[in-house]
Amino acid sequence: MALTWTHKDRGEIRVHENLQELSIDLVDYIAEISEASIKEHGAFCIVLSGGSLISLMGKLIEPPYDKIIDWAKWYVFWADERVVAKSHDDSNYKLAKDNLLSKVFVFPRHICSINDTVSAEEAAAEYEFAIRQMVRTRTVAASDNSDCPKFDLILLGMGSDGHVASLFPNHPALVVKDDWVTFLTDSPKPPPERITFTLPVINSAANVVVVATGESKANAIHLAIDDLPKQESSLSLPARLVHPSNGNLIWFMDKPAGSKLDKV
Ligand SMILES: O=C1O[C@H](COP(=O)(O)O)[C@@H](O)[C@H](O)[C@H]1O
Repeated sequence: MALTWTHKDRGEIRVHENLQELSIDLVDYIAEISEASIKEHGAFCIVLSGGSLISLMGKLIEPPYDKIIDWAKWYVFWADERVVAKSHDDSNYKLAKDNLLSKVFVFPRHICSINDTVSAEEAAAEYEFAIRQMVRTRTVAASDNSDCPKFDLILLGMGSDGHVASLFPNHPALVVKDDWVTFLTDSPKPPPERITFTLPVINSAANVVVVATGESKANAIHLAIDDLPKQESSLSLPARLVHPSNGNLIWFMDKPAGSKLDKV
Protein backbone atom coordinates (compact mmCIF):
# COMPACT_ATOMS: atom_id res chain seq x y z
CA MET A 1 0.00 0.00 0.00
CA ALA A 2 1.19 3.48 -0.81
CA LEU A 3 2.34 5.82 1.93
CA THR A 4 0.43 9.07 1.29
CA TRP A 5 0.42 12.43 3.00
CA THR A 6 0.01 16.11 2.27
CA HIS A 7 2.88 18.50 2.92
CA LYS A 8 1.83 21.96 4.11
CA ASP A 9 3.03 23.64 0.91
CA ARG A 10 4.53 20.97 -1.37
CA GLY A 11 1.27 19.18 -2.21
CA GLU A 12 0.31 15.55 -1.88
CA ILE A 13 2.99 12.89 -1.78
CA ARG A 14 2.37 9.26 -2.77
CA VAL A 15 5.20 6.79 -2.15
CA HIS A 16 4.35 3.48 -3.81
CA GLU A 17 5.56 -0.01 -2.94
CA ASN A 18 6.56 -0.72 -6.54
CA LEU A 19 6.26 0.47 -10.15
CA GLN A 20 3.17 -1.65 -10.81
CA GLU A 21 1.26 0.00 -7.95
CA LEU A 22 2.49 3.46 -8.99
CA SER A 23 1.45 2.89 -12.57
CA ILE A 24 -2.10 1.82 -11.63
CA ASP A 25 -2.52 4.78 -9.27
CA LEU A 26 -1.20 7.17 -11.95
CA VAL A 27 -3.55 5.98 -14.69
CA ASP A 28 -6.49 5.96 -12.26
CA TYR A 29 -5.68 9.57 -11.47
CA ILE A 30 -5.38 10.53 -15.16
CA ALA A 31 -8.72 8.82 -15.91
CA GLU A 32 -10.35 10.67 -13.01
CA ILE A 33 -9.11 14.11 -14.09
CA SER A 34 -10.01 13.32 -17.71
CA GLU A 35 -13.60 12.51 -16.71
CA ALA A 36 -13.94 15.55 -14.43
CA SER A 37 -12.50 17.95 -17.07
CA ILE A 38 -14.78 16.61 -19.82
CA LYS A 39 -17.79 16.93 -17.51
CA GLU A 40 -16.80 20.47 -16.61
CA HIS A 41 -15.85 21.94 -19.99
CA GLY A 42 -16.22 19.28 -22.67
CA ALA A 43 -12.52 18.59 -23.26
CA PHE A 44 -9.42 17.27 -21.51
CA CYS A 45 -6.23 19.23 -22.15
CA ILE A 46 -3.37 17.01 -21.04
CA VAL A 47 0.32 17.89 -21.18
CA LEU A 48 2.84 15.07 -21.47
CA SER A 49 6.57 14.90 -20.84
CA GLY A 50 9.10 12.45 -22.21
CA GLY A 51 11.33 9.94 -20.42
CA SER A 52 10.18 7.21 -18.08
CA LEU A 53 6.74 8.78 -17.56
CA ILE A 54 5.33 7.33 -20.79
CA SER A 55 5.97 3.69 -19.88
CA LEU A 56 4.34 4.32 -16.48
CA MET A 57 1.22 5.46 -18.38
CA GLY A 58 1.20 2.21 -20.38
CA LYS A 59 -1.90 0.80 -18.66
CA LEU A 60 -4.00 3.51 -20.32
CA ILE A 61 -4.09 1.41 -23.49
CA GLU A 62 -5.36 -1.64 -21.59
CA PRO A 63 -8.86 -2.49 -20.31
CA PRO A 64 -10.73 -0.90 -18.64
CA TYR A 65 -9.05 2.46 -19.37
CA ASP A 66 -8.91 2.06 -23.16
CA LYS A 67 -12.73 1.80 -23.18
CA ILE A 68 -13.80 4.11 -20.35
CA ILE A 69 -11.73 7.12 -21.38
CA ASP A 70 -13.37 9.51 -23.83
CA TRP A 71 -10.30 9.78 -26.07
CA ALA A 72 -12.12 11.92 -28.65
CA LYS A 73 -12.21 14.75 -26.11
CA TRP A 74 -8.48 14.64 -25.41
CA TYR A 75 -6.19 17.47 -26.55
CA VAL A 76 -2.54 16.55 -26.16
CA PHE A 77 0.45 18.88 -25.61
CA TRP A 78 4.04 18.48 -24.44
CA ALA A 79 5.68 20.23 -21.49
CA ASP A 80 8.95 19.97 -23.38
CA GLU A 81 10.25 18.63 -26.63
CA ARG A 82 13.61 17.89 -28.14
CA VAL A 83 14.10 19.73 -31.45
CA VAL A 84 14.73 16.66 -33.58
CA ALA A 85 12.73 14.99 -36.35
CA LYS A 86 9.49 13.36 -35.19
CA SER A 87 10.90 10.03 -36.36
CA HIS A 88 14.02 10.41 -34.17
CA ASP A 89 14.37 8.23 -31.08
CA ASP A 90 15.00 11.34 -28.96
CA SER A 91 11.61 12.82 -29.87
CA ASN A 92 9.15 13.03 -26.97
CA TYR A 93 6.37 13.08 -29.58
CA LYS A 94 7.57 9.77 -31.06
CA LEU A 95 7.78 8.19 -27.61
CA ALA A 96 4.16 9.10 -26.82
CA LYS A 97 2.93 8.33 -30.33
CA ASP A 98 4.50 4.85 -30.47
CA ASN A 99 3.48 3.80 -26.98
CA LEU A 100 0.17 5.57 -26.37
CA LEU A 101 -1.35 7.89 -28.96
CA SER A 102 -1.24 5.45 -31.88
CA LYS A 103 -3.11 2.88 -29.77
CA VAL A 104 -6.11 4.97 -28.70
CA PHE A 105 -8.65 7.18 -30.45
CA VAL A 106 -7.19 10.66 -29.99
CA PHE A 107 -7.90 12.77 -33.09
CA PRO A 108 -4.64 13.66 -34.88
CA ARG A 109 -5.87 17.27 -35.09
CA HIS A 110 -6.08 17.33 -31.27
CA ILE A 111 -2.37 16.58 -30.97
CA CYS A 112 -0.39 19.78 -30.63
CA SER A 113 3.25 18.96 -31.32
CA ILE A 114 6.13 21.17 -32.44
CA ASN A 115 7.25 21.93 -35.97
CA ASP A 116 10.38 19.80 -36.27
CA THR A 117 11.64 21.45 -39.46
CA VAL A 118 12.61 24.84 -38.00
CA SER A 119 15.10 26.13 -35.41
CA ALA A 120 14.48 25.72 -31.67
CA GLU A 121 13.66 29.43 -31.41
CA GLU A 122 11.08 29.26 -34.23
CA ALA A 123 9.64 25.99 -32.94
CA ALA A 124 9.08 27.56 -29.50
CA ALA A 125 7.42 30.64 -31.02
CA GLU A 126 5.15 28.55 -33.31
CA TYR A 127 4.16 26.20 -30.49
CA GLU A 128 3.30 29.14 -28.22
CA PHE A 129 1.30 30.77 -31.05
CA ALA A 130 -0.68 27.55 -31.59
CA ILE A 131 -1.53 27.36 -27.89
CA ARG A 132 -2.50 31.07 -27.84
CA GLN A 133 -4.96 30.36 -30.66
CA MET A 134 -6.44 27.47 -28.67
CA VAL A 135 -6.85 29.71 -25.63
CA ARG A 136 -8.54 32.34 -27.84
CA THR A 137 -11.00 29.74 -29.15
CA ARG A 138 -11.40 28.41 -25.58
CA THR A 139 -10.28 24.89 -26.39
CA VAL A 140 -7.72 25.47 -23.66
CA ALA A 141 -8.93 27.40 -20.62
CA ALA A 142 -7.28 30.65 -19.58
CA SER A 143 -5.91 31.08 -16.08
CA ASP A 144 -7.93 33.34 -13.76
CA ASN A 145 -4.90 34.82 -12.10
CA SER A 146 -2.15 34.94 -14.73
CA ASP A 147 -1.75 35.58 -18.45
CA CYS A 148 -1.29 31.86 -19.04
CA PRO A 149 -3.23 28.85 -20.26
CA LYS A 150 -4.78 26.68 -17.59
CA PHE A 151 -4.17 23.10 -18.68
CA ASP A 152 -6.30 20.45 -17.00
CA LEU A 153 -3.30 18.27 -16.21
CA ILE A 154 0.45 18.69 -16.66
CA LEU A 155 2.46 15.49 -16.22
CA LEU A 156 6.12 16.05 -15.44
CA GLY A 157 8.99 13.63 -15.05
CA MET A 158 11.98 14.66 -12.95
CA GLY A 159 15.66 14.03 -13.70
CA SER A 160 18.14 13.11 -10.98
CA ASP A 161 19.43 16.71 -11.20
CA GLY A 162 15.92 17.92 -10.33
CA HIS A 163 15.04 19.15 -13.84
CA VAL A 164 11.42 19.13 -14.92
CA ALA A 165 10.26 19.57 -18.54
CA SER A 166 13.48 21.08 -20.03
CA LEU A 167 14.01 23.47 -17.12
CA PHE A 168 17.48 22.63 -15.84
CA PRO A 169 19.25 23.75 -12.65
CA ASN A 170 20.57 27.33 -12.84
CA HIS A 171 19.63 27.69 -16.52
CA PRO A 172 18.31 31.08 -17.75
CA ALA A 173 15.14 29.33 -19.05
CA LEU A 174 14.12 28.92 -15.41
CA VAL A 175 13.54 32.63 -14.93
CA VAL A 176 11.64 33.34 -18.16
CA LYS A 177 8.39 34.99 -17.11
CA ASP A 178 6.89 36.63 -20.20
CA ASP A 179 6.84 33.71 -22.62
CA TRP A 180 4.75 30.54 -22.35
CA VAL A 181 7.32 28.52 -24.27
CA THR A 182 11.05 29.11 -24.40
CA PHE A 183 13.95 27.37 -26.11
CA LEU A 184 17.41 26.07 -25.26
CA THR A 185 20.35 25.31 -27.51
CA ASP A 186 22.63 24.23 -24.67
CA SER A 187 20.66 21.62 -22.72
CA PRO A 188 22.95 19.92 -20.20
CA LYS A 189 21.22 16.67 -21.09
CA PRO A 190 21.37 15.71 -24.77
CA PRO A 191 20.01 16.55 -27.23
CA PRO A 192 21.02 20.20 -26.76
CA GLU A 193 18.18 21.86 -28.70
CA ARG A 194 14.87 21.82 -26.91
CA ILE A 195 11.73 23.82 -26.27
CA THR A 196 10.01 23.92 -22.90
CA PHE A 197 7.01 25.35 -21.09
CA THR A 198 8.09 28.05 -18.68
CA LEU A 199 7.37 27.94 -14.96
CA PRO A 200 4.43 30.41 -15.13
CA VAL A 201 2.62 28.01 -17.50
CA ILE A 202 3.37 24.95 -15.35
CA ASN A 203 2.25 26.78 -12.24
CA SER A 204 -1.02 27.95 -13.83
CA ALA A 205 -2.30 24.42 -14.47
CA ALA A 206 -5.36 23.03 -12.68
CA ASN A 207 -3.43 19.86 -11.78
CA VAL A 208 0.28 19.13 -11.87
CA VAL A 209 1.82 15.71 -11.31
CA VAL A 210 5.53 15.01 -10.85
CA VAL A 211 6.58 11.39 -11.33
CA ALA A 212 9.96 10.11 -10.15
CA THR A 213 11.23 6.57 -9.83
CA GLY A 214 14.50 4.94 -8.82
CA GLU A 215 17.15 5.62 -6.21
CA SER A 216 19.05 8.05 -8.47
CA LYS A 217 16.18 10.53 -7.92
CA ALA A 218 16.03 10.20 -4.12
CA ASN A 219 18.21 13.21 -3.35
CA ALA A 220 16.39 15.49 -5.80
CA ILE A 221 13.05 14.36 -4.34
CA HIS A 222 14.29 15.23 -0.84
CA LEU A 223 15.48 18.66 -1.99
CA ALA A 224 12.25 19.29 -3.93
CA ILE A 225 9.85 18.42 -1.11
CA ASP A 226 11.37 18.52 2.37
CA ASP A 227 11.76 21.71 4.42
CA LEU A 228 15.25 23.03 3.78
CA PRO A 229 17.49 25.66 5.40
CA LYS A 230 16.68 29.06 3.83
CA GLN A 231 20.06 29.54 2.12
CA GLU A 232 19.54 26.61 -0.29
CA SER A 233 18.59 28.17 -3.63
CA SER A 234 15.65 26.68 -5.43
CA LEU A 235 17.17 27.86 -8.74
CA SER A 236 19.47 24.88 -8.39
CA LEU A 237 16.45 22.60 -8.20
CA PRO A 238 13.72 23.30 -10.75
CA ALA A 239 11.37 20.68 -9.24
CA ARG A 240 11.19 22.80 -6.09
CA LEU A 241 9.80 25.69 -8.17
CA VAL A 242 6.80 23.63 -9.25
CA HIS A 243 4.07 25.24 -7.19
CA PRO A 244 0.68 25.63 -8.91
CA SER A 245 -0.77 28.94 -7.71
CA ASN A 246 -4.37 27.82 -7.94
CA GLY A 247 -4.15 24.10 -8.62
CA ASN A 248 -3.25 20.73 -7.16
CA LEU A 249 0.22 19.24 -7.01
CA ILE A 250 0.80 15.50 -6.55
CA TRP A 251 4.11 13.66 -6.41
CA PHE A 252 4.02 10.02 -7.53
CA MET A 253 7.14 8.03 -6.65
CA ASP A 254 8.33 4.54 -5.84
CA LYS A 255 10.05 3.60 -2.58
CA PRO A 256 13.65 4.05 -3.82
CA ALA A 257 12.87 7.59 -5.08
CA GLY A 258 11.15 8.45 -1.80
CA SER A 259 13.83 6.88 0.40
CA LYS A 260 15.46 10.18 1.46
CA LEU A 261 12.26 12.02 2.36
CA ASP A 262 12.24 13.14 6.02
CA LYS A 263 8.90 11.45 6.57
CA VAL A 264 10.06 8.11 5.09
O1 LIG B 1 14.98 14.95 -20.92
C1 LIG B 1 13.96 14.75 -20.32
O2 LIG B 1 14.00 14.22 -19.06
C2 LIG B 1 12.91 14.28 -18.16
C3 LIG B 1 13.08 13.18 -17.12
O3 LIG B 1 13.20 11.93 -17.78
P1 LIG B 1 13.27 10.55 -16.98
O4 LIG B 1 13.54 9.50 -18.04
O5 LIG B 1 14.37 10.64 -15.98
O6 LIG B 1 11.93 10.33 -16.35
C4 LIG B 1 11.59 14.25 -18.89
O7 LIG B 1 10.53 14.47 -17.99
C5 LIG B 1 11.60 15.30 -19.99
O8 LIG B 1 10.35 15.39 -20.63
C6 LIG B 1 12.64 14.91 -20.98
O9 LIG B 1 12.70 15.76 -22.11
